[in-house]
Amino acid sequence: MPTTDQVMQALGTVNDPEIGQPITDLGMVDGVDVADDGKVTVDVLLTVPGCPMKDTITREVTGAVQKVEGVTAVEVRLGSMTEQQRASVAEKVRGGAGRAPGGQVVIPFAEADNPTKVVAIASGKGGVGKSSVTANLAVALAKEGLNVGVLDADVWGYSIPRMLGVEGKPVAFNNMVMPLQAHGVKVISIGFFVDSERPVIWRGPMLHRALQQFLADVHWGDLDFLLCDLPPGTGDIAISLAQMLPNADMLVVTTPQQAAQRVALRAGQMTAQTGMRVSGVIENMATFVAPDTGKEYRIFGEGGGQLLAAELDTELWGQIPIDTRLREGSDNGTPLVVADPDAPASQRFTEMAKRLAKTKTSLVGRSLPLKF
Ligand SMILES: Nc1ncnc2c1ncn2[C@@H]1O[C@H](COP(=O)(O)OP(=O)(O)OP(=O)(O)O)[C@@H](O)[C@H]1O
Repeated sequence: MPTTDQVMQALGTVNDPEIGQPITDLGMVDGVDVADDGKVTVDVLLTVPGCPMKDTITREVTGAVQKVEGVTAVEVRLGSMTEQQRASVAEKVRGGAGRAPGGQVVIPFAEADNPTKVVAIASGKGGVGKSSVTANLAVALAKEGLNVGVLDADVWGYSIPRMLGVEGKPVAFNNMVMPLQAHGVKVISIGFFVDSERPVIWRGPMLHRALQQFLADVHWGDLDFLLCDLPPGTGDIAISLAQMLPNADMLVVTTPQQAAQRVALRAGQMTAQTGMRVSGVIENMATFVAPDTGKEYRIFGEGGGQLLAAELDTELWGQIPIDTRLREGSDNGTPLVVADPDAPASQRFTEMAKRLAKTKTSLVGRSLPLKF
């Protein structure tokens, strides 16, 4: 006969799919009954009634309990939490992050002892591939076994949801927002909260508040990396975000073209006024290899990435070739690093992800937290 303890132990291996923590820790297991014939009945309380994940939870609970020796059948009975139970889960999950006692917003990533490495991906102008780089780099990092989040802060030209193939609305849970997930990466974008057919017409202060909430009130969990896709250029949003994330590193994306390199320089120089630091330059659309002849063309000229890196006193991290499959992958929600990990562009992303993974080390000498 299996014991209740054994069943509870098995249930401890099941995570709530949205919160990402064991259902036993979250108080979601309301009761376990083991009958003489080995049939186990588990009462599970969902955090919200009609939770869209109820089938997943039922399946995972059943699967975990079935593995316990002596179990002959499993029945999962679903109920939902009371307001009070929900508040206690929210408190547990939040762990004090998000709001200081006076109600001030606290951005955990800005805290000196926060272990997450924040990397802002910037560019001088639109269309150089900043979002494609963010999406592929994020997935490449996740493939290295790291916990990765992407904050799509490109508020007017958000494209990360499409590139990563994430759709839907994040679930709000007691003033906390659960990010969506795709290809092993957690994602939050303004695109989840607005009508995709209409332009975002929010004014600066609203966008500033939205970004602040994305950083403070989204349940990111324990991230190794948070990649922020900045809007192109040096506008208000990029500066706001840089001020909210004083410990962040910045990777600047440019094409080899001189005109692009010159404007990218301004984006990189923005870090001088904020606490961020440029950690490298990525040159995108560096070369094009004709599939039929194998001949290499430098459509956008050459040297921009190297020159930019020298001017920003940093290093050129890599050169990504033009690959039509990269564009197709961005359009259909499967980044090239997933669709074809051996493609030269994917290999560059993987090399850069490995390099980035190595930078997640010392937090010594970082700035103190910012409070709003
Ligand atoms: N190396 C590449 N090869 C082929 N197509 C690419 C490459 N990099 C980016 N693209 C394509 O170029 C277009 C612009 O890229 P992307 O949206 O990533 O640029 P961006 O700098 O983020 O632009 P914005 O900031 O305006 O959103 C997209 O259609 C993308 O799929």
